[in-house]
Amino acid sequence: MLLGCIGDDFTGSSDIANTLAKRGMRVAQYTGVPARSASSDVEAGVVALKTRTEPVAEAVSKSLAAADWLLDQGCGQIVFKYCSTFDSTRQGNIGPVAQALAERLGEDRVIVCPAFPATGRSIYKGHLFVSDQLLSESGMRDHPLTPMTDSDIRRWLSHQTGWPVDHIDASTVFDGSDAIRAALAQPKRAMVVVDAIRDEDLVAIGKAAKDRKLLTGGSGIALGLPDNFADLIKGNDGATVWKGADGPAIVLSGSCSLATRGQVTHHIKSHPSLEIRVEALVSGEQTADSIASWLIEHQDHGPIAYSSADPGVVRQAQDLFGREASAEQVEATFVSVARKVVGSGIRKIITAGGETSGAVVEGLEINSLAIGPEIAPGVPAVHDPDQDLYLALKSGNFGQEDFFARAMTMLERGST
Ligand SMILES: Nc1ncnc2c1ncn2[C@@H]1O[C@H](COP(=O)(O)OP(=O)(O)O)[C@@H](O)[C@H]1O
Ligand SMILES: O=C(O)[C@@H](O)C(=O)COP(=O)(O)O
Repeated sequence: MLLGCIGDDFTGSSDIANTLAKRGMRVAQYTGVPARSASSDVEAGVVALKTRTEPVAEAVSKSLAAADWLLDQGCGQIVFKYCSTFDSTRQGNIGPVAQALAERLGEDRVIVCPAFPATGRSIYKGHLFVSDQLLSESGMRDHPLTPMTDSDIRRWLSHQTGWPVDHIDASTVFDGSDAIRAALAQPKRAMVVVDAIRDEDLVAIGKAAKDRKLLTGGSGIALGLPDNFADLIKGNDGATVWKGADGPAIVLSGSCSLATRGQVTHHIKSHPSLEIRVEALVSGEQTADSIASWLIEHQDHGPIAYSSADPGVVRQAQDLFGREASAEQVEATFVSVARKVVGSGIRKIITAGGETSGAVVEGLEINSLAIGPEIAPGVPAVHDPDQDLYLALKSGNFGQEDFFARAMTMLERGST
């Protein structure tokens, strides 16, 4: 293994796995830290954790365990992958995890770059933009667990870490990899927020980071890395081995992000739909059994069960039952539903939302995922070879309006 990645959620992990696979590396995505060694043909290993919203100490210890396993597999460089919208609270977890990894790896200048231009995320003057909006004015200000209320990544990160926060601005980045390498080489320990607005900026940053032991960012930070291993990688045949499967596909959507809400609205116009309500789960009016039975009944028509709701509805549930408890109730329900539908023989599941996807993948006890073709920027089709399950783990804010139907087509046998 040449390159190791630690993803703080599961959609994000498949996002960076997709980037590396598209750029020619043999990639495997693991659910948590594997108990065994990786297969010797894996060139980039992505350890998917569900640490984005966990208590800081747990996020740090799981990330360190992932780093140790990746180092044991032979990786010389590690990427800590977090969200392109820098999803975190003032307390963390991005800063504390990045700091702990840097200390473990002996890295003193840590690149911090969530940019992902293909999905509209750019960083300029240290501020994160989502398309033409500042992060804090985008839908992310209403996120159920990590509302992003400050677009200045330098300032937000400085709440989370004791390390100084430095900045490499766009004018240096536009000068290319030598200029970036020189800026990184300053003898001053720091987290270094790096501006990037175009793919070519990220490629230059990747090239400049060739000898860095640790990088952190969104999946865009991986764009330039495979080239650094050009002499060593054998190339992958990911797209050609993708087969897909016959049979029905269902959608489980727990993301309340703007893009997902639009995709749900679009999908329910022409497919059977079941809205999951937190109050109904708490009262027992809705149960995992009733939801799974409904999905199984409608399986031939692309059904969707969703808890995705507007900020007002989410707030009401959180006021009544608590923020964490509402999320746990919804996630636990999706886990039971996924187990029941898979138990009934359904092999294709599309999940929307990072926490939601993580809960489902862990709940189904999936060990590893092979990366298939891209459905939308940042979202590949994936395959669990052990249970022969086909999935798409969609990040809350990614994907076209008709993403769910597109994903169903992509998961079909013979789709590519
Ligand atoms: N109707 C709802 N009310 C309260 N919380 C909800 C509701 N629907 C989903 N959630 C929770 O909100 C969180 C959404 O996060 P996630 O799945 O990561 O989506 P995204 O990718 O958009 O961030 C999950 O923990 C989910 O369980
Ligand atoms: O970087 C991104 O935006 C995604 O890869 C990601 O991390 C997704 O997180 P969710 O929006 O919570 O699914």
